[in-house]
Amino acid sequence: MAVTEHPNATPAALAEHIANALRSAIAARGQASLAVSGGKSPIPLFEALREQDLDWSKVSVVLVDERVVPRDHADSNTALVARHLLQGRAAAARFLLFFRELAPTFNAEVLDALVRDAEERIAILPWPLDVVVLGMGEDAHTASLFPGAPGYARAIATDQRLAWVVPDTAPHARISFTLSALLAARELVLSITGESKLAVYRRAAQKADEALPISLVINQTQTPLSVWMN
Ligand SMILES: O=C(O)[C@H](O)[C@@H](O)[C@H](O)[C@H](O)COP(=O)(O)O
Repeated sequence: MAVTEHPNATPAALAEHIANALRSAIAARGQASLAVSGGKSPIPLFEALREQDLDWSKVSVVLVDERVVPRDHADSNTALVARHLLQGRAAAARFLLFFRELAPTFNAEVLDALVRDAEERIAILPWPLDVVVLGMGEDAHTASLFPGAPGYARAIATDQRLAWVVPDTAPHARISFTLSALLAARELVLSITGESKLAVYRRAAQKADEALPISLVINQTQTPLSVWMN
């Protein structure tokens, strides 16, 4: 599958691209599903996307991955999306959460149960996802697919939709869409900001390498990927 690159891309240009994909999905199937990543970079995109003129009441929004923290925690992606994306016109969208209440401590069994519960919560999502918006870390992680982390090997091998990963290079255990769920999407969008991430992307684009998770999303023939660089 060819990768389409958009250099010098503005958040507004990417927002228009995503909105067009959502409009097409609604026109074709009466509904649309959008998965978005958290972190810091997507905020300008969220603020551009939320004002796009489309029938947001027919859009289901879900996170690509979520840190296992309460919603009022500073690192909650759920709170980030609620605050920056689901405002204005986009406030009419349906936001499907992976979890609400959390156990005070985590071990593999608790995380397994959290994943099972999250799978049930998102079972009503229009599937496959119409648009998945990915970011990337300097270590080439994407979603919460952190190379070498506990849970990572399973998350890139399973055909389940969600998995847990406990990165040792970033805070919090995470619930994440798996590689197979990401590659099942109708369209993948990767947004990259800055020269250092661009260099990581260029290296990852050379070949699939489990040590560089984003390379598994780039070097594949299953779903179209567009890369928006700014
Ligand atoms: O929960 C998360 O952190 C994201 O889903 C993660 O995959 C993010 O896209 C990258 O870490 C880049 O994050 P920044 O945009 O903050 O650099």
